[in-house]
Amino acid sequence: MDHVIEARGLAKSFPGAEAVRGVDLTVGAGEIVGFLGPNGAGKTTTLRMLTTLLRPTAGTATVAGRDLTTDPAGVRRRIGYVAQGGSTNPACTAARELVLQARLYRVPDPRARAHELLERFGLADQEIGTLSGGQRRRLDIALGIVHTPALIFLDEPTTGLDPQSRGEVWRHIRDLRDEHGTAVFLTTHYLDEADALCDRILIIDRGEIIGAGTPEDLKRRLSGDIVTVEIDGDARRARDALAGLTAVRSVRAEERTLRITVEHGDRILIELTRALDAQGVLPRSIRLTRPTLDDVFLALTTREAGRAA
Ligand SMILES: Nc1ncnc2c1ncn2[C@@H]1O[C@H](COP(=O)(O)OP(=O)(O)OP(=O)(O)O)[C@@H](O)[C@H]1O
Repeated sequence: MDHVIEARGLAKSFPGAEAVRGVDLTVGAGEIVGFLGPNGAGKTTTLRMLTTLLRPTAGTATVAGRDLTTDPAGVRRRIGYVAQGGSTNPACTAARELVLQARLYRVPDPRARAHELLERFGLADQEIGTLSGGQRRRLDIALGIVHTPALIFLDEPTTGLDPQSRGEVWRHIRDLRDEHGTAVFLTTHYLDEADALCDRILIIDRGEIIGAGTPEDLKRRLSGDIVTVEIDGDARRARDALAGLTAVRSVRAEERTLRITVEHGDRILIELTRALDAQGVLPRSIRLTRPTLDDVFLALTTREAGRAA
């Protein structure tokens, strides 16, 4: 896979704070990668280094095909960056702001590009100060991609938006990937956002990456799926029959309830019911629960806290 970000040992120290401690990360072309972590974990500092706004104390990175330290101007020309609060002038109109941005990046025919983006992001040409929060965020993203970068950075793109506006912003982010092959590197505090939107997730805590993978991988790796079976009869007898199945990680039996931890719950349900049937055990109900990203996040960050204590 072609990489639009390749960072090795990226670090940033401030007087009295090691904000980022040697981070390795890659982002592939056309990939949506979510960067998660508790407050003060080092997300914004990493993002500001990758977008050339902060100089790393150590490490190397290639971003959009250019070296971060030797060619920061080359990086800036090839990326889009949408800061947390955006940076638009409320008295300016949406089209005017887009035209100015297009001129800044020497985009051919800035007016045509501005109107194309207004249409694509469902925006009218009105004063920016009169836009809703969701419209404003969409305009911020349109401004970030005016020069068709292969990679865009979004710092908390949906913070403060209502669910409907969040959904709209998600749709536009997906379209960037699906229709234009744009890679997206975003920070978020919302685990459901990372789950719904991201191809891959990186979790940072205390300046170090402590977990990485697809949302599904992360959930599976940490806890597995839980199948809860209510039965007629003695759960302990049934437990011994199930514990021998290779896909079963563990079985807990409590009176008439079995809690079975398995790797892929959906693939093992039939095997489970057959094994119970072979023991003459009749399931009254079977429920499959998958861990959420919240469980993963909590497990990882509290483990780190425990280690540091
Ligand atoms: N300019 C600075 N001077 C000193 N310390 C800083 C500076 N910027 C960040 N830090 C410290 O570096 C650490 C990482 O901060 P950073 O803003 O990158 O975290 P974050 O993950 O983006 O947090 P949040 O989710 O709260 O935005 C924190 O301990 C912060 O206090």
